[in-house]
Amino acid sequence: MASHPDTKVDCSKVYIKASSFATPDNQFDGAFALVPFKEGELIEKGVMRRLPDGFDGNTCPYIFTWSTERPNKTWGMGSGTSAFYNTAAEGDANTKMVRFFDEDRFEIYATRDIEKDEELTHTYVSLKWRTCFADLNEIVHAKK
Ligand SMILES: C[S@@+](CC[C@H](N)C(=O)[O-])C[C@H]1O[C@@H](n2cnc3c(N)ncnc32)[C@H](O)[C@@H]1O
Repeated sequence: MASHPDTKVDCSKVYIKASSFATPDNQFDGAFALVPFKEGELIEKGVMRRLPDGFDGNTCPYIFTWSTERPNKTWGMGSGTSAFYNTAAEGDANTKMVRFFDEDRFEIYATRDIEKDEELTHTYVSLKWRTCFADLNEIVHAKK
């Protein structure tokens, strides 16, 4: 799909459907590769919108940690399909998000070759400490 050369948001190579991690009792969506990707290739780029001061992202799994400060106080809402990527333990994820905090934008890259229709995952930087990910952190690491 064509995209404008000036666009700040391009998620045209990703689609959303029921996740491969979903179970009959726990249905949810995930992001999938519309085309094959080579290791190191850009999958998606987009912009981040900072949430108001005082917003507690510990209670919301759909937004992003948007600083290197710990405990983190800055949270962001990502464009495109970024909020739909499910997670995997470090070393298992097939993508990584590169954060440009000073420009409020991000890029997501393939960390290995990815087949068309493979589910896309990245290791959430907050997986080990964010309150709303406590159960998910155990699930992800129990699979290791
Ligand atoms: C950023 S959202 C990802 C998109 C979400 N699955 C949806 O349908 O909107 C994070 C949430 O997805 C689910 N999730 C992410 N990775 C998962 C995994 N590996 N196994 C099970 N659930 C996962 C958890 O409910 C988590 O709180």
